[in-house]
Amino acid sequence: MNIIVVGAGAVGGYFGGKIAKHGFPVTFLVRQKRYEELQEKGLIIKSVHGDFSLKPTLALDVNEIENPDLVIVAIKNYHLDEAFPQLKALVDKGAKILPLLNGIKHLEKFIDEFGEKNVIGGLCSIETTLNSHGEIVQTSRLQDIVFGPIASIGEEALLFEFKQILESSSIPHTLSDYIIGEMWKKFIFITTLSGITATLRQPIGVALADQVTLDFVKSLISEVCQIAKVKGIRLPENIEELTLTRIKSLSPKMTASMHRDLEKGLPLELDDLQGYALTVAKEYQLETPCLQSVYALLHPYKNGRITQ
Ligand SMILES: NC(=O)C1=CN([C@@H]2O[C@H](COP(=O)(O)OP(=O)(O)OC[C@H]3O[C@@H](n4cnc5c(N)ncnc54)[C@H](OP(=O)(O)O)[C@@H]3O)[C@@H](O)[C@H]2O)C=CC1
Ligand SMILES: CC(C)(CO)C(=O)C(=O)O
Repeated sequence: MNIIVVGAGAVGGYFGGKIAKHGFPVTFLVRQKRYEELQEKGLIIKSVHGDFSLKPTLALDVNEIENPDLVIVAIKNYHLDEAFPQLKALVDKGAKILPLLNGIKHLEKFIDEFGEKNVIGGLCSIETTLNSHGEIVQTSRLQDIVFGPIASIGEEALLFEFKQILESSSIPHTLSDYIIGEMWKKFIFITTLSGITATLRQPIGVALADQVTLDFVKSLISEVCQIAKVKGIRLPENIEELTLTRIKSLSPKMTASMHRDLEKGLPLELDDLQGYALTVAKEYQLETPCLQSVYALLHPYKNGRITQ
């Protein structure tokens, strides 16, 4: 299977690097600056699981790629529009698209543009970031990919082959038969976790240790769960409790990638998480005061560091 990873950052570089290290063909489709950096230094991963590095196969343009089978999309939501023509060209060459981005909106767009049969649902859990040397730094042991068919017709073989590849690459994973539900569970979790840690500028332990903030966390979870329900997503009855338990089970030092982006002065995926949830809430006339507060307090940072 020819795997293409679009974006060699914290997520794509880590998972793609691990798959390549285990001997499977992986091509990283990257932009000029990252291309030069990776050509010069190689792909370097500094991880709590053990450091490793490799000389990655790189492409700057989709024309350099032949016979792509699976495209793992691992760029930020706000870079998708620019990448779209390249993704479309890969689909035209016969590839299936597996996005690992946080959020839901991108999946709706991919399905609209490429059709259900060319899109695989997916999400990942990992705590990684790019440091100033372009190295990928993994700060906790968490690593997991969940993926599954949107439309299963004819795609089973590809999904099972990818599952084998993840198995052989020692990447924990689940092949789900209700990936939309899994993506919404992650959406509820990450919209809460990122909203809280970014707004507080603190890891999650600080929020959970303060009763007033903990009550706010619970209300925020409840609001996002209501949004998933009006969208018709089948979720466990006790999804609010399950999400809170999941958040409480995290290391108190845990933070979300949105919080790390805020600290680095990078743009935030605000309109794909809290903003998207608010759009749905508005459509269904739901009251979401906590979500609105988080969105408003992060909004000045949406496009990155404030320079004035
Ligand atoms: N980091 C984490 O811990 C987690 C992140 N996620 C999600 O995963 C997604 C990716 O995040 P993350 O890996 O952290 O982001 P990063 O910013 O670390 O990496 C994204 C990479 O995409 C590259 N890129 C942007 N546009 C293009 C393009 N058109 N073609 C090729 N490469 C491109 C950027 O390179 P350059 O700009 O240099 O060209 C950058 O290296 C996000 O949706 C995030 O929310 C999910 C779980 C955990
Ligand atoms: C789940 C978590 C917190 C780590 O994977 C994440 O998705 C993020 O940081 O964006």
